[in-house]
Amino acid sequence: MTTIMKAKTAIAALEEQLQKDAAQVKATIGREPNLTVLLVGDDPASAIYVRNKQKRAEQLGVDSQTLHLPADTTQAALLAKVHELNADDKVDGILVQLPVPDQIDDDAVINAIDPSKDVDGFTLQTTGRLWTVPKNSQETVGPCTPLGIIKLLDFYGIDIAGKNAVIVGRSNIVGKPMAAMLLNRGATVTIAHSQTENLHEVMRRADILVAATGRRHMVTAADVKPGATVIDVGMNRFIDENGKKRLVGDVDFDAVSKIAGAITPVPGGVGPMTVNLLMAQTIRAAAAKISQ
Ligand SMILES: Nc1nc(=O)c2c([nH]1)NC[C@@H]1CN(c3ccc(C(=O)N[C@@H](CCC(=O)O)C(=O)O)cc3)C=[N+]21
Repeated sequence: MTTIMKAKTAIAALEEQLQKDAAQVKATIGREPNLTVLLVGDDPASAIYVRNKQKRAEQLGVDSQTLHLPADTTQAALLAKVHELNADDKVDGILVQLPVPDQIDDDAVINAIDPSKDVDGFTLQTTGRLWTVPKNSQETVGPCTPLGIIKLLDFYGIDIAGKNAVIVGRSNIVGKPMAAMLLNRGATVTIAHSQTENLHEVMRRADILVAATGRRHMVTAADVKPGATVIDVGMNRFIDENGKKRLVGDVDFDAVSKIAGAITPVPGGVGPMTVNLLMAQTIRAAAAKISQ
């Protein structure tokens, strides 16, 4: 039997603790943990993410604000906004929604975020910490998507130590931090990508296969070792032959789910975990203020 690794089940198990932690913050500092999102321009895919974040925040008792700035916002104006939020004691977490319009240097803006408010896990400080944990210990901070994947693996009892993990995709927000987190837990990690020779063969060696390429049907049944765990990070939207809007991942789910030992669905797998981890890191950033 193949395990379908649903976010809903894992999130339900984590929910009570997060609500408790959020309530504890509120009881102590008199306000809910606050996440402030800077959204520049109108990317339709971003709108869905913003909506999901909002919903989740309400369920957990997190105050989530979205500051929507016009598409022609300058780099200087956005940096000024980040600095303002850094200085605002009522803001616990700051997220600059990506992508930002072309006139803005995303790297400069992300790294302007105070590392203690970097709940998205994208700053150089967070990245450095992720890669420099002491031997045999685990990171405490990081980008929300790979952190969410680790939570899913843990919840569904998937062993990581000693396993062959293959990640397809080398982005700074998924592929590379995913590699660090799996390595921190004792996996033997391969980061494959569009230039990898014999990619199909490399994927077939995986006990844990993470697909993060943004290419529909990138992973098919022939790419998967029987019994392997398959994590699908892809989110590809398209209109099917009946004119219906569809969302699918990078994995051919119907075929691969017959072979895999465990597999994440899209939607309902990695995406909601990302949102949940964003809330968890926001609550933690707020809670850190109490203990000081
Ligand atoms: N600074 C920044 N950090 C991000 O983490 C970030 C970002 N910018 N920009 C956009 C992408 C995209 N992203 C999603 C996360 C979850 C879902 C999600 O919850 N998806 C659901 C529902 C999808 C649907 O119904 O359309 C699912 O997969 O089941 C979607 C998209 C985070 N991103």
